[in-house]
Amino acid sequence: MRYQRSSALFSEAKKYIPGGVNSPVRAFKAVGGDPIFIKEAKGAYLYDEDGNYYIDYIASWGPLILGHAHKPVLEAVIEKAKKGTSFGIPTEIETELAKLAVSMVPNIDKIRFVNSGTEACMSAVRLARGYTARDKIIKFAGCYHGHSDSFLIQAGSGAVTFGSPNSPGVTQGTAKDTLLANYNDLDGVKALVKANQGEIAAIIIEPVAGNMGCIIPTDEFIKGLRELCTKEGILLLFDEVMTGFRLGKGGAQEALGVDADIVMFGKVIGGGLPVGAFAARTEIMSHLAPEGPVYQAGTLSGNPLAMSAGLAMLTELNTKPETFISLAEKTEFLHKGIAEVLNEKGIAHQINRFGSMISVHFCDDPVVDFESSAKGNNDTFKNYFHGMLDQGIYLPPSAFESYFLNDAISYSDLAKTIEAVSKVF
Ligand SMILES: Cc1ncc(COP(=O)(O)O)c(C=O)c1O
Ligand SMILES: N[C@H](C=O)CCC(=O)O
Repeated sequence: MRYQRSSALFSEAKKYIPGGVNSPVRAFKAVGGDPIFIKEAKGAYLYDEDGNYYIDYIASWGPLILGHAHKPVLEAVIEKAKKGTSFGIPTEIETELAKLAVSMVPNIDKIRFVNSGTEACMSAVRLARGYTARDKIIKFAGCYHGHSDSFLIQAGSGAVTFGSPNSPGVTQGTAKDTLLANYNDLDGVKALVKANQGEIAAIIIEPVAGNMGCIIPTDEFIKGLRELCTKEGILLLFDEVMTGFRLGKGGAQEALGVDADIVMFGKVIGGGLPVGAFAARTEIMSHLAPEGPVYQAGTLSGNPLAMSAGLAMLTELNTKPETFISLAEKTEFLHKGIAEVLNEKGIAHQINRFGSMISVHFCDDPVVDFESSAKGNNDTFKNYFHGMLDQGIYLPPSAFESYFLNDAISYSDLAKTIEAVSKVF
């Protein structure tokens, strides 16, 4: 592989953009070296500026479930763009997408579109606070809910990768209202609730975590959270920015059999364009402006291009639910193949998988929370990442991220990936 042009572009970018990137995880800091610059992508493959191509296992961090430049999505965006790109005035397509999303996801009557997952989570917490008239929230170490101040407390993803899970710039005043618990530790959450009786507005969680690698909640934990919230008048917020419309039509609520009070979406609901959304039952959503007093707004929210991409993507997923099965089967194939190679080579590892989310951790003990995820051997991870990259396999450039499969990946791509793992080790 040659990366000269990408490296030159990165040097130029660093002169004008902090760190040369517009989102930190792209910078390869956790794995070393310069990031690759992408020229174009089609189906399962990324093509870089040096003429290399890669099987893509991040799919723009989740949304491109059907692969890059998927024809129905592209055509919908192109047709829509011909009619104007933004109006700041209502359009019919916003209701069409809202109607479809509400029909696919359990427990939601109404949905509000925003422009990112960060906005969705930030607004959902404000709504929960307004609805319950309480201030505090509980979040889990290693979970990432975007870069809004209240969430940058022991955050996962890029925040932990770059060593600032509690970011400077977040005031003590804000931080004191975010209480921290450990993933899969129900007793710890119960103790926090007891110590702050009547003060907790919401528990926010990635129902299947993807920002400390992929971490699966135990049944007892996730169902226990639901019971606790119902008993204590706390709203349970599922951050489905990764899991929504990926784990199935109904996302993690459906996959885990647990009802949330507010659900947040991102990425997938915009088919790869900048979108987020949050949704709940009418009783909760009616507290939102202009119906209710909780303010939330956005000049570009419900943008027609994003709505058309989202509508095309969700329509296809809704009419072809077998896609979710196909994705899960491919992910299982990859899991088994990688595990077989690593076992044969005697490499200590754990592989976590749920649906089409999967992560490989180089450690001995099960990875069930942030602490166990952080025990992974980062030197092995770096070698693995670069060894795979050099063979044309693009993995997330940090151990604190999940892979996201897209349905354009073929079994021969998966076999090539497994073969590449074998060559690395
Ligand atoms: C679970 C989760 N929530 C929220 C976010 C924030 O979304 P965005 O980056 O679109 O602001 C992300 C990813 O970035 C995420 O993975
Ligand atoms: N883990 C994040 C989202 O899923 C990574 C994307 C980003 O922050 O750029």
